[in-house]
Amino acid sequence: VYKATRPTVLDNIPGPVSKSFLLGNLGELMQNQAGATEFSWQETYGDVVKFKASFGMDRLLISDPKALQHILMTSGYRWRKYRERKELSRLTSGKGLLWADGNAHRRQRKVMLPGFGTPEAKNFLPLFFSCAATISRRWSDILFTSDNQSYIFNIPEWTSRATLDAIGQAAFDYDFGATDDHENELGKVYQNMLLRAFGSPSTGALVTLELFRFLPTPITEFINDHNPSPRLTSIHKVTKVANAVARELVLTKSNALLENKGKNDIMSLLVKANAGENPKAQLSDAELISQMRVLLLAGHETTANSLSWLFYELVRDLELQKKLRAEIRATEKVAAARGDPELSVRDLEGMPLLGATVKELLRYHPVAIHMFRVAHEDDVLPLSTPITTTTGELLTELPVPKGTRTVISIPAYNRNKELFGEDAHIFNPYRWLEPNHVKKGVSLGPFANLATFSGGIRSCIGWRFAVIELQAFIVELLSNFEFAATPKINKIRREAALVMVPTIEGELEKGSQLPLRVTFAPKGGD
Ligand code: HEM
Repeated sequence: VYKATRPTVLDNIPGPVSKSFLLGNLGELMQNQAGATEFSWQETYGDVVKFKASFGMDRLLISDPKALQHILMTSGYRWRKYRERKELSRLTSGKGLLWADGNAHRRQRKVMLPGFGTPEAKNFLPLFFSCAATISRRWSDILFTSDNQSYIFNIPEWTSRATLDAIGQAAFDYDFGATDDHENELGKVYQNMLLRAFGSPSTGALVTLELFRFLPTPITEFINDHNPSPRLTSIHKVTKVANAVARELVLTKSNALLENKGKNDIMSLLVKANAGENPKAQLSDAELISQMRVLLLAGHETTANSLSWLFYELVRDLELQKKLRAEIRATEKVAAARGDPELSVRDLEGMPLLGATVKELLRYHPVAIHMFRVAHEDDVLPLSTPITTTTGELLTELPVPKGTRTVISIPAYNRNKELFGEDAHIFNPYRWLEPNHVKKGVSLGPFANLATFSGGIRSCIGWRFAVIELQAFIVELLSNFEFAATPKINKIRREAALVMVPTIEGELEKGSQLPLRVTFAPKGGD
């Protein structure tokens, strides 16, 4: 109560009026469609917005480029994840990289990094093409036996299966067989996992999460490990199945390394890097097991949902779909004339419209929505745009006391009009091809200076992997198929379930949905 009511420097920062003492403005932020509330706050109050969390506590929603650069990069380890949010990471992926902070994070990340360089990501291109080709084969079989060779596929179901297969093989040399319907138990429990556990959070769930910050960590862990609510039960099941498989895989990889038969999947590289570390810095077996769950969590639904959002845009802009296909086909022709059955990374890099579309996809539909950071020391946030306080004072930087809690809005940063142009709220890949449409701005994210993959010391370790994977799937599927909207396209909702998932208004219980009509793309000229 003292903390909530004492005067602070944040009192005069503009922001919306609290809706209730119990939830503040959290309902608007967390229960509305992903991004919707923050876009309207950004328009009204700017890139730093003070809002209320539960019990009258202040919180800052931040999308200001310089402030983000400071929190994520310059001052990275002085801004930590919230304790209760770390607890969600523990539940979904154990005490691995997504959970760790400070020195533990530094140590874990060092061992993980060798698996995620540019050459490693590029080496996976043939594997991604092969996973995409499995969808093509399955879809072709279905289309051949369908009326007019046309069928409505629920796109996220397929992108989720194919990206699960891709991460399984690339990260662990493990075959989920999800696209081919040979699903094993691990594959099944990971489908729609985030939506089941975190989709449409109730008011009770949001308040409970806020209350967890006041409890000692062992107590929250105990409660969550024994709570029989359906949402938590589904997570407990994933944990049990995933830990069993991960334990076996770590053992297999360690034995293979001893026999000098190590492979090139990420987990083998991780086990190898770990063996080469000095014993104090080495990851324990439990930590190695957690990293596998981290990769499954961070590397699967992120890419799957990004891909689904791309097809959502391509059926709303058929001209773009056509132009992209033409670019892909022309490049495939050149590769075939060279005698290459498949495109290389260089071919992908030589396709300007594909590159621009992937950038725009990741700008406009950043599937990770928020990051939560609390100041571990008093700090001063630099600002790109000064704040005019409610008392009329102009602040060019914002002093924040230790304990200040911020919510970083990835969608709001990615719609910054100063950086991305006045049309930032429109999906327009061509902005990336026009000189001076996108401004340089302060350096932030590793890809196209977007916030989509975060930035700095905790930036997404798998971003290269994700970009190449997205390109491979787009090339394969667009080259072979045409996509068209169905009447449900106008009811698609950007559901916030830790990641942004397409669902249909009023049909949340059916899980992730984006039904699109698929036909064979005509061969030859476009
Ligand atoms: C479009 C796809 C992806 C997006 C948008 C994305 C986004 C992000 C974001 C925003 C973070 C920071 C989270 C935070 O600090 O709270 C992150 C971290 C991470 N990502 Fe990704 N990611 C994607 C794909 C991948 C892939 C394919 C992998 C692995 C193969 C991966 C592995 C990780 C890991 C291990 C972390 C934790 C890094 C750390 O804390 O040091 N991600 N990702």
